[in-house]
Amino acid sequence: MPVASNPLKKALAERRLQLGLWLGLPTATTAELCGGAGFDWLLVDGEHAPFDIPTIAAQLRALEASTSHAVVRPPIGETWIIKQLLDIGAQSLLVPMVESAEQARALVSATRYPPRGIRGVGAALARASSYNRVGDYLATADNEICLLVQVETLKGLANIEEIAGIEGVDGIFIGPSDLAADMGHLGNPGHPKVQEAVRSGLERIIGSRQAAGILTADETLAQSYIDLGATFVAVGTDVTLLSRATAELAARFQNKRQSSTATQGY
Ligand SMILES: O=C(O)C(=O)C[C@H](O)[C@@H](O)CO
Repeated sequence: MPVASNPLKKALAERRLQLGLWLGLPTATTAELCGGAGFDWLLVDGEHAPFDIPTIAAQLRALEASTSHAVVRPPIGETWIIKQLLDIGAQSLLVPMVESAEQARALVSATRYPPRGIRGVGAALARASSYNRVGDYLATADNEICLLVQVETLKGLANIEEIAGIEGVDGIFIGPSDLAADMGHLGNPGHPKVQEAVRSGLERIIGSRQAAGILTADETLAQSYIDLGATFVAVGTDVTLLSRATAELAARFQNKRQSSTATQGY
């Protein structure tokens, strides 16, 4: 039996728009809940949210029955953690801070078994092979890995065409917040110069025949990136949605309380 096919990899190769949501809340319940919302992909953020290997595995289990495909972001693009993430069953990875073709090539190698790469062989013990019940796992796993790399520095931007040319890279994601920081505009990804760099980065990715991706919670901006041709676009985060919705609800009732207190003459 071959490993399960990867719908995100296929959709990106066919340049079909994939809408995503970022998961920063490290609970399987919220992942399961968001998994029913209708997004094409959900990003489990192991870079900035408090996840470890067991909690990422719990997110993958929670999303197993979902039509939203799980993408995992490791804190750093190193072989040891990539091996652990693949063995717990992540098929799609978004690797932060990729700045060169050499780095992209090393990441491809970390995700593939020999002779194509250097992934360690131990999936017989692991969730990825359904604990060795997927008989053809070793022969079929490589073909279903989706490797997305994140370009988020000026150095990375300068090397987009070289990174895009590495076989085994399935898409390039621009990180607006880190790019803004690298450009001297920490905390201001909306700065016109950063936006100019983001848009030109997306255009160059698309021009290099790669799928381009990005995250923004600004709906107008998200639509403009989609109109530009971005293929995988995350349009919000669970943390922001919950934080905003709870604050707005509380504020509405605080306002009502103030007006009813006034009419009750307290
Ligand atoms: O640089 C960026 O932008 C990203 O990498 C995404 C962020 O980490 C962030 O917006 C997650 O909330």
